[in-house]
Amino acid sequence: MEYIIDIQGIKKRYRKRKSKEIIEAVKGVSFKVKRGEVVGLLGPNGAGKTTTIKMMCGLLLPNEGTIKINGIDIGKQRLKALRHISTVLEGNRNLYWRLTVRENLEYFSGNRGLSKKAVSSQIDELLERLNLTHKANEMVNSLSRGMQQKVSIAVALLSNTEIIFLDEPTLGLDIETSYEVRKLLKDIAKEYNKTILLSSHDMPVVQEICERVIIINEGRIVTDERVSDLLDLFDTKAYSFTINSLLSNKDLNEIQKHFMAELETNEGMQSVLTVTITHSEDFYKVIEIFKDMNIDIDKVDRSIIDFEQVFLKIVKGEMKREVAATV
Ligand SMILES: Nc1ncnc2c1ncn2[C@@H]1O[C@H](COP(=O)(O)OP(=O)(O)OP(=O)(O)O)[C@@H](O)[C@H]1O
Repeated sequence: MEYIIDIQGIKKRYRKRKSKEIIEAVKGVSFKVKRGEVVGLLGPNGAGKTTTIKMMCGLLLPNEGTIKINGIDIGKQRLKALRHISTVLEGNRNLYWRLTVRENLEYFSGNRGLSKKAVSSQIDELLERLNLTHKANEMVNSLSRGMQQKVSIAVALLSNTEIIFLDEPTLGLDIETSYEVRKLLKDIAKEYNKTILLSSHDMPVVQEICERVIIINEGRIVTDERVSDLLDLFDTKAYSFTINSLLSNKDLNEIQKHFMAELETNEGMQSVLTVTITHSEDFYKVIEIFKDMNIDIDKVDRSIIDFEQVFLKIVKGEMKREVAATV
């Protein structure tokens, strides 16, 4: 099958300006995306999501690995590959702040070789669709963050590319606007049949918009699965973390201070630890705790708890009823 996005083993290192220390922000990421798929890149702060997106849209060169867009290698034919992509970066950096909404849309359409006349009705239609008609002649810098975000999305739609990358599309938006932008993205994905890849550390955003989610942690993919499967995973609320070291008793005790955790195996080069949590957000807290301890996670799996185990845990008082009820 021909994949519209094909990423193989990309790595990115940064050198810190002051200390000259080298940080490997992305440590060998590979995945493929089918045409029309809506994929979320999820992960805690500093996981490497933005760096990955920046490499995919040609703003940064990977130190290693290949990125193919529609079969075209970005490293070899950058401009040709980029013709298939629109990017909505966090902070709406792709807009001209001193131009009006309409001027921005006209400018970016012109940039893509379309005449003003040809796009004018398209622009009207989009402004209407995004509920921005009344703001068409206002300068972008006078708009709210949410409206600016919608203008950025309109620019991406006007450029008529098959792929749209969105970096943190709802960051900093109030609840109502965040809801509106989420709904808009969901409708767009369906109506315009776009391939969408969005980064976020907001679980509900990914859950609502995406079919598939890739979770990145410390520069590596730890989970890549369908959102429906992930929801089941959040339902069971137990995860099995495979880590690239042997877990000391001290570290285990530290984790057990925060969560119910059981060491499944602790031999060879890796340990497997099952952690039970009561809220989906706690998933990140577990990752953060590992990070603080400098423990490298190799993968995260859903841990199936059978009824007998649940029963025993309840009897021993290890598991709250709330958790048991959802298993
Ligand atoms: N230009 C840079 N120079 C040095 N280090 C950088 C640079 N950009 C990112 N980093 C570092 O690379 C790592 C990954 O950053 P990145 O912005 O890709 O993560 P992220 O998952 O998008 O995080 P967030 O959710 O906080 O935006 C972090 O440790 C970050 O400090």
